[in-house]
Amino acid sequence: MNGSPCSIRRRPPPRNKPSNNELDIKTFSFTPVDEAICQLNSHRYGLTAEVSASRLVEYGENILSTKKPPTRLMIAVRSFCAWFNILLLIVAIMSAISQPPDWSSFTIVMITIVLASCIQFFQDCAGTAAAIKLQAAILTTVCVRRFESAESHNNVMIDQKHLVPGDILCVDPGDTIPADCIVIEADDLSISQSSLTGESEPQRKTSSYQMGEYGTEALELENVLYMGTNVISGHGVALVVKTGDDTYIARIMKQLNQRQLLTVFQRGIRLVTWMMLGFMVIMVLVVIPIKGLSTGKWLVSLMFASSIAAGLVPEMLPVIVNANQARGAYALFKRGAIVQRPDSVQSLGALSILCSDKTGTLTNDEVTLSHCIDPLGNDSSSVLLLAQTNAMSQSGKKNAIDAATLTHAAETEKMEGLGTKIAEIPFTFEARKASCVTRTNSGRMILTCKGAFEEVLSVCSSIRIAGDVLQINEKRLDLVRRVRRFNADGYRVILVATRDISKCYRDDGAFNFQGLDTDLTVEGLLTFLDPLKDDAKSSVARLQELGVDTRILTGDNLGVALKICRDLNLVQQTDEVSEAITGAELAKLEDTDDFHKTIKHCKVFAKLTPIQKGQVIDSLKLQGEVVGMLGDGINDAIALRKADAGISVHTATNVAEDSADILLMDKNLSIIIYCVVIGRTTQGNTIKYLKMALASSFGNTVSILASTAWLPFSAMSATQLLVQNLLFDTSLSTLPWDTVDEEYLAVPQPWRIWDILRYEDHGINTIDFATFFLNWFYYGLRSGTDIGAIKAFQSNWFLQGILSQTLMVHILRTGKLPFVRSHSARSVYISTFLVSAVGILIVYIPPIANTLQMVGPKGMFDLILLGLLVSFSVILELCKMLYIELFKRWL
Ligand SMILES: Nc1ncnc2c1ncn2[C@@H]1O[C@H](COP(=O)(O)OP(=O)(O)OP(=O)(O)O)[C@@H](O)[C@H]1O
Ligand SMILES: [Mg+2]
Repeated sequence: MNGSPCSIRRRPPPRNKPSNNELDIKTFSFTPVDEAICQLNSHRYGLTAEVSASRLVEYGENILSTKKPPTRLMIAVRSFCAWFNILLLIVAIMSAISQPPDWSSFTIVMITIVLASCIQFFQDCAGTAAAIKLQAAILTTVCVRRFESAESHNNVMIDQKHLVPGDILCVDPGDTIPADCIVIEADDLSISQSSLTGESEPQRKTSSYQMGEYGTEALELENVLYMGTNVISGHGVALVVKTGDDTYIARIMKQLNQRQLLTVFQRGIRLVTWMMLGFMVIMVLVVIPIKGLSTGKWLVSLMFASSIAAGLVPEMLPVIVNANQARGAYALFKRGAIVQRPDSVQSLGALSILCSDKTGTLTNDEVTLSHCIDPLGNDSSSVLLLAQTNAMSQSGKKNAIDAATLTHAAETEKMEGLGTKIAEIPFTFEARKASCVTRTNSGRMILTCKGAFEEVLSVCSSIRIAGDVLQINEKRLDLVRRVRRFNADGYRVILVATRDISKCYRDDGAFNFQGLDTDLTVEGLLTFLDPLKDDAKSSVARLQELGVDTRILTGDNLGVALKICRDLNLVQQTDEVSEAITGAELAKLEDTDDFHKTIKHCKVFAKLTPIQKGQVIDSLKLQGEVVGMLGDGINDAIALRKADAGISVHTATNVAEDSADILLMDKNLSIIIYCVVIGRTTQGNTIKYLKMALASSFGNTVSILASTAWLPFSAMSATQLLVQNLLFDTSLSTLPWDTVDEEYLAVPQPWRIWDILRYEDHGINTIDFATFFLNWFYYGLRSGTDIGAIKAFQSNWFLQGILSQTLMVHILRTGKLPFVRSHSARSVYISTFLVSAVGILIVYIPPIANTLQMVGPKGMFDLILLGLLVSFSVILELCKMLYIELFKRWL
């Protein structure tokens, strides 16, 4: 293509860069196809490789910036500008400008900011590196035409990132549309726009340009394909009009980013954060007037309150919650599961029902053709020939059944005698059949239909027995019985039928083949076998032990589905199974009270349409279940999207891969069990952290308020409190690596935010008050003017605070007896030991103690403290037992 391949010559020579940004998709939609191609300086046969390369430089890669990994600079800015940090920074500035300046507070607040930001930064960088690796692992290619000459073109596969405006794209079932396009050729093209609209019903797309009003809804434009939507059936050729951030979905995503839709988990985290900030605000509001009124120094009181507030800012909360998810995702990655949406790790932990497709997920995905017989049960090569004709004629990627039909070795050499393909009526998951029309050597036009037994039989009126065409009525029962027997043995049966349409065919180029697949003659049957995976039965049983129910959602017929379920021990071995239903029966129940009840009760759903698969997931979710969906087909995409955790395999169709939250690199089913266990561990560790952070924050608030009201001096200086909280947060930073009790892993763990918020105290303040009383009554530390007494009071509380909080970590992390019946991970032991040691050293090493206005404890305080800590553990343990008794669970 030198210059332009545009086929319209009358126009002025087109500019190399099409006026893409000036023209929106609607304008293209209202333009005749050839003109649209011309406006984009393209050709029906595509761009040349050189033009495509130069446009790539001009337009940039076809990636949404929302999906582009952020640069290190962006991560750094985000980590340092987190609003907790801004809050802390205000406190630091206030400390620095106060009279006299409180430099130790300032330094500690700054250390806190730097520490939290650095951890966040390194964590985000690691996450981004993983995301880049992941993007590289999932290379998505698309098929485009490459211009060769005005008479010919080549179809080549290119990386979808390299798509440019003007490219001519070929799409087939299972493809995700990679850019905004105008349809220029369509063959029964049906597109699901559910990723944009949530609407499950597929929309028919044609190449006829729109004559409608300019006000027509963008998504209703019949000749426009939007990035991110999926081809459900049929084939199409389209002109790429907008790529990357110019696309419709990019606009929607920007809006979505502005109004972030939060998951239940994110809402929970937000609630906990607000609650902790709430404690902080209450404390400030109470402390200022008390201090102000008692001392008369309002500015000093404000300073004091705000620096104490800094100690209560939950700055490590997002860091630890993210670290937890990242750890879960990394553990799964090492075992061959790629987490595409981090939150789904939490959903895995809560999973109570796993819905699964049959082929390729529970079975080996090695579909082989077993029988090819005529209606009497004799082997028949002519039936195979018809089936192969049909399979050959299906354009695009062949599905498992077509592939198995075509690779059936013995007959492939006979393929020549099949005649020429005239047309095809593509496979749809609703019709469950595919047809083609061929012109035989003798000039006859034969329509060959193959598909699910019931669906094809319903459009047959005759049957070929030993060469004679008979009315089907008498033979129908024999045929049905034969098929039932096959199904009961686990064979999937495909019926092959034909019709001679020579008489009704008109060779006028616009002849419509739709509706001709009726009044057919049964030619014979094909049976296919796809054995269960070796580990399917044990995996389903293990999931059951873990409290996750398995349900089968298949488009296949009930007989085969039941056989599989019996082999998996999902239903009884008897003939009558009440836990199975077909899509047709389910459709009748829609809008009745029994609809949801039936879905909850049934284990096997056969002959479901893609929309019904989604309905089952919706209904289960509505009934309080946390639902996972395991699937790999085009027909599973809606369900995958609707599920709390959509799981697919990396060999799946593009649309299934795109819709899934987790991609399995390995087809092994046991990985799902690992996913569930890791999900629960992540959930458990997140909840542990939130409980501890809340408990400590609540405990500190109550103790500070009480001491402010009671004592003539501060029970702990703001600087000391900051140091203590920094140490405590550091000790919690190893929690994502902690072990979780077996009992917790044994059952689904839904996200119960109110459980976390219900009871924060756990007897934590008892030890604080004991220390206060001890200081006041036993050591007589009461004077607000005696600096030595104040230092001693503060040091005692500081030491007790840090030791009791690190001890609390081990008691609250388990519902069982700590150290004896449940052990923390080694990293948690080490971190709490180190933090306690640092706490002790701070108080006992004079130079450090002096800097923080503390003195080493005297008067056997260390021994008394030991006694206090033992009693504190007993009280905490008793409170925990009482809580478990009342609410029947701990974490
Ligand atoms: N290429 C094809 N030609 C004709 N009929 C087909 C073809 N592929 C599938 N069918 C029919 O359509 C039915 C549903 O399709 P399919 O098996 O892909 O659904 P599914 O829900 O993905 O099933 P599974 O649970 O086995 O994965 C099949 O049972 C089969 O009868
Ligand atoms: Mg399938």
